[in-house]
Amino acid sequence: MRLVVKGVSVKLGSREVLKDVTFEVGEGELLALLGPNGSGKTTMLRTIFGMLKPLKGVVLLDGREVGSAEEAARKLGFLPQDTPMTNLKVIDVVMLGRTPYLSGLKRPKEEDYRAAMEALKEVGMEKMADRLFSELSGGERQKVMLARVFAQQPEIMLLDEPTAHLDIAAQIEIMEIVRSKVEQGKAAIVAIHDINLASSFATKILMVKDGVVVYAGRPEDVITEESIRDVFGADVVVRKYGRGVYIAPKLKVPNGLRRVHVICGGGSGGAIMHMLREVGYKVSAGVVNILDSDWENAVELGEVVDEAPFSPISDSSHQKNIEMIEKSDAVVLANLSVGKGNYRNLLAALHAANLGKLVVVDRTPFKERNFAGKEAEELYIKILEKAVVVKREEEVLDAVRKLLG
Ligand SMILES: Nc1ncnc2c1ncn2[C@@H]1O[C@H](COP(=O)(O)OP(=O)(O)OP(=O)(O)O)[C@@H](O)[C@H]1O
Repeated sequence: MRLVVKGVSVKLGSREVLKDVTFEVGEGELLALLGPNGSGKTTMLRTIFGMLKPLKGVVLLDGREVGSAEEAARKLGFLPQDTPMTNLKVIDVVMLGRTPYLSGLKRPKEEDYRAAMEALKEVGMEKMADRLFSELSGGERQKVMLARVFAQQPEIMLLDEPTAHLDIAAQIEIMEIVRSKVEQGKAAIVAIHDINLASSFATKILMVKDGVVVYAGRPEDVITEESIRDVFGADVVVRKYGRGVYIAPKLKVPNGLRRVHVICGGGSGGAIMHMLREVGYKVSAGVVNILDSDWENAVELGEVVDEAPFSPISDSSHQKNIEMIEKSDAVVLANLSVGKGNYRNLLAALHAANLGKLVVVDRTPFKERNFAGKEAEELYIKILEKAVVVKREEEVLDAVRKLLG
């Protein structure tokens, strides 16, 4: 089944809340609607479901405008943002999803009951079938409301923040269920605030700002630092791996702060970077491999010279590391392990030592963490001769302060 939204504008009160919205969604597609509060996501879903009449434009299902509310309910399943309060039992709430299928007498049959129980099972709530809906937690109610949509077996699911109130495991679980239904030939339009969750599960993203679709396409094309700044007014770092994208908040760093560069890897620099950042230094790291835990910390806390996952330090990364060292006020060589791949980090550290701005954390005997042979050992000895050497990470802060005078 194909849903086409064409030139749709919607007015609520005196305000045009949706403006000339056009997009399509079909079998096997999971479309995420992203946009700030009040941008028009709920209005879009309610308009598609037929609860609001467009001022202009049309909503077509397989080329036809949807007729009656019952016809809509057999093809479209809508999960509202707010769960209603009711004294019904859980199973009866889910059974409401079967209403479009009930015959003239409107009496549920065995198969309706089975579909409702199956849907409850899908959200892991079958044991709560006889509980009162009003006595459930917010997250449990959310799962029951989703089960109601699933019991309806719609061709296109319209889900308004289906993961709100849910813990992280339940968020993933619910999105996986929606995805598996989509993979079985259904479609879903999901209004969602978690950009990382959206980019993990959506096949397509629509970014809405003030009722206008401003970006549309595959997550890896649409989710960029520019689009997030433009639509949400937020500063984030966007990283891509393979087909996936991931965003993290960018911390605001005031100008004029002293800069400390940390040569690290394998988690040796995380605590140091946090410590330095907390007391107000500008922090950078290098060279670290993408996906290394030090890389994640550095991305969150400051700048990073990175290298492809599991790859040796290239000429250009080494060069950038040297440039970073030159513009830093102090440099820390963390208690990192050295192999052939990151040997050049020692060369970079020697450069910092020669400039008189290196602090070395020498916690574990170098022999135990050197996998790059004799050459690395000799280099390390040279570095120690010209650096301020501390034995523990906790001493770095004092050493850096002394170095900077
Ligand atoms: N009945 C109404 N009359 C006038 N304006 C309305 C009405 N309902 C909603 N609006 C306005 O329409 C705009 C879009 O609201 P909508 O609920 O679609 O946003 P949303 O993107 O779903 O927001 P959120 O992320 O907060 O759920 C908002 O500015 C809202 O104040």
